[in-house]
Amino acid sequence: MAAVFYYLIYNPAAGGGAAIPIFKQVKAVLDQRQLPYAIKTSRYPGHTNIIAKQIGNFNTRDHAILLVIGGDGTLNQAINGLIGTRQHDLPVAYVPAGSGNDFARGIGMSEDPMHALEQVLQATKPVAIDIGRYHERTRDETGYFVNNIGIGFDAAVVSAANHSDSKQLLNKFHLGKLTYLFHVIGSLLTRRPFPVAVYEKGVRHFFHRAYICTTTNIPYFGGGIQIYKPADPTDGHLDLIIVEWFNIVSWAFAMIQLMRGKAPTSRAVHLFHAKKLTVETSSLEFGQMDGEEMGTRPFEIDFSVASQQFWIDRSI
Ligand SMILES: Nc1ncnc2c1ncn2[C@@H]1O[C@H](COP(=O)(O)OP(=O)(O)OP(=O)(O)O)[C@@H](O)[C@H]1O
Repeated sequence: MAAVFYYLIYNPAAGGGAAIPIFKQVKAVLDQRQLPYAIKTSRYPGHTNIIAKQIGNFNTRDHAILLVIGGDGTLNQAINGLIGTRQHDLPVAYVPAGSGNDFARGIGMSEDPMHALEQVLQATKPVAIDIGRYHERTRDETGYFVNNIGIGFDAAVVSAANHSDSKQLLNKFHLGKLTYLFHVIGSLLTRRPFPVAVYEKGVRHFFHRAYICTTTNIPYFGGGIQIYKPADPTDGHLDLIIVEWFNIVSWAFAMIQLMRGKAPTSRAVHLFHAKKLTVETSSLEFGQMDGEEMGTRPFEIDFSVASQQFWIDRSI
């Protein structure tokens, strides 16, 4: 096939700075192989979205690819920026350089950045992978997520981790994933169960004591924690996992079963496998999307599945 042109969209803040040496290595490989590229550095939070939008609207290169170097949040922003542009079908490639990198893990690409780069460079055609689409009714806001949107406990953990100094420190020692674990205990002590209504195929399901309410495209959240092993980003469906809180023992038992990939037997676990569903909460809860904070509010979200072209060969 004709030569590919790479737009390197690079977030130097991803992985608490771990993305910087990874970017340098990627650049060195592209130089060594004399592959054409342009560097687009994300200068501030949210800039990745604008960069992707500009490329999608103004690219004049044939066979252009967005090669995102960063974490799940950077990838999320690049895809949200690209969708809705003139060239929204440009394939997206990805080299994981964040602290969590759940998307890479979830779609079965290498978590080793240099191996992942090889999976990108050896690819010869795009592959369609599911992404989640959400419409938040209260804000009339539509967007896309690659991993999951969580309301409740996981989002409280993300919020606490993002506001803690330990994330930066642990990232320096390549232990960023531990950040989330440290904040699990703190959130367990402070979060309370909340009511959730789920609408699927016209039927309303109500849960009085939800603690986790995560709509996911992939099996992982929170930097490698398995929430639902069967979640498959190529099956055209999303999975909603609700874990209710009756007491710490039943909740912990349910979580351990889920994290170990066992079929849940607990009455605290409720699973939905759907192309479309709606989740409504009425209390003030934390939300997270792809490991980024959504804020604290009651949520009314319509979920559906979309498809994104990725430039990656996972067989390598
Ligand atoms: N130049 C920048 N300076 C500071 N923050 C930035 C910059 N560019 C982008 N960002 C922000 O960095 C944040 C973190 O990015 P990202 O999620 O990719 O990394 P991470 O949190 O380390 O990885 P992961 O989500 O995989 O755990 C995003 O919210 C993004 O908006």
